[in-house]
Amino acid sequence: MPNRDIFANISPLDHRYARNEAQFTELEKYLSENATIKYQAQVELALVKVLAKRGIAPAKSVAEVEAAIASLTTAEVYAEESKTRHNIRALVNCIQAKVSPATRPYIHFTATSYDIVDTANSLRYQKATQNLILPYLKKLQQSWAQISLREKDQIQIGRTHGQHAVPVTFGFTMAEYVSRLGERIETISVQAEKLIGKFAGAVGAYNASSIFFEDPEEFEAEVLAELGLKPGEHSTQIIAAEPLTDFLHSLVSTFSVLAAFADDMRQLQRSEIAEIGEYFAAEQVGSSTMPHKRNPINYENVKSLWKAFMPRMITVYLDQLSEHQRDLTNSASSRFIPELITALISAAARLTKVSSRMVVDRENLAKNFAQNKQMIVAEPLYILLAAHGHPDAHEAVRKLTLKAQKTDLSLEELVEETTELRDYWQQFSQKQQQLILKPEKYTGIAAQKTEKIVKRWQQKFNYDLKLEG
Ligand SMILES: O=C(O)C[C@H](Nc1ncnc2c1ncn2[C@@H]1O[C@H](COP(=O)(O)O)[C@@H](O)[C@H]1O)C(=O)O
Repeated sequence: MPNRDIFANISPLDHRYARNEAQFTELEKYLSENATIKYQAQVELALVKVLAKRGIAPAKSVAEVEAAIASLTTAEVYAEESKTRHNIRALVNCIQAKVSPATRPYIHFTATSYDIVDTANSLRYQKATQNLILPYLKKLQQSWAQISLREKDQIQIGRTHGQHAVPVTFGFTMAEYVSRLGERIETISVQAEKLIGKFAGAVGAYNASSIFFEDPEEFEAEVLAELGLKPGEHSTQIIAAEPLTDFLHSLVSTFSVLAAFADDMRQLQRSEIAEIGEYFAAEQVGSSTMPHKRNPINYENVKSLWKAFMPRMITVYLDQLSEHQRDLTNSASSRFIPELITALISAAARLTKVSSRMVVDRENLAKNFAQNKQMIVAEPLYILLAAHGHPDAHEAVRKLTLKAQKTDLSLEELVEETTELRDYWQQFSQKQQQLILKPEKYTGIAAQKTEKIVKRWQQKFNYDLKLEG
């Protein structure tokens, strides 16, 4: 909308979080109130098309309704709603006012409001998925896959319980998120396809449509087919809530993957760890009072947005309950779904940007790894001792690590000076000894697994990756 003062909006999504990407203007096509009305009007048009096809409505009615909805504005519908106090009746009145008397009776013919509302919502959420949600998420996955591949051999200490465990590679750390996001992308795609429509009337029993049609279910299927949708097995005045619940769950759990990633990266950016960093522009300010600060603001933003929108899932579950053939208590609550979608897209776009400029600090990765380098070999040492017949290998190595912590000696040096263990050590193959002497080799198949995961998703989603990273 030209000259719109976006700062007059109330939602921070409008003026702050879904504003800077050129593509964000696309969100309006599916998620704005204008889109709501446009999609509802499309459903009314689909109905007239089928009525005309069946010879019930005059042939000219299709062109008339097409022209009517092309000129329809949200403002008109809202002005009418201020009289009717019923939003769908307002929409119907506005369309009827723009068509000939011969066409008028066929607008909303046999329909109830939620034949229109639910069907329109399923349709626009499907389109938003295909045209926005999936492309944004795939772009994010691509940026993670690129880092993953580049860093597949970069040693990193693995951490469990916040403590140094055994080594991985940074690429492997990133591959976790490539994989988790990829799986969620596929789930979203499946759930979006399962969104359904309805044309079953005020209580779902086709009461009105069965007056005119021998085959009201066939009639419903035809109207929905005009829109590329299918009906559910049973509806009341509203469609069964579960397909939408599952779809929204797929979005919210994807948001959780983004938040988990953001949180992980934020921890890796801690001053004491400092293995990665957000790119900092030359003029960017970290803190208003501490000039040296380089804060992980983008990762924090994503976690913060997730905190605001993840709990919206509770509302979705509450909307699964509707009295008898329906009550209206899911109406206002479900109007906020576009915000959830917008927030997810905003978080994905932000993470794509920061990920593509992620600073990986190899020195600190190596330094942190070296801190406990000697302890890291406790696991392979005990396993190798056990494999060579030591009766109590875990306890022997545990004691050795306590000793190592008190002295400056490495585990390997301590093995050398413990007669009983030295005998076992001599039975180790050279390759096995190397594992203990060079803990950086103790990364299992982290690098191969990283490559395998990245390549699989790259092929599936068909995006480019620079192989040399
Ligand atoms: O086809 C029908 O309309 C059947 C009718 N039920 C209704 N179905 C759909 N919408 C209805 C219904 N009733 C009200 N309204 C109108 O919904 C609007 C609710 O506004 P909001 O709470 O802001 O979401 C607000 O505009 C309401 O007027 C019934 O009696 O079963």
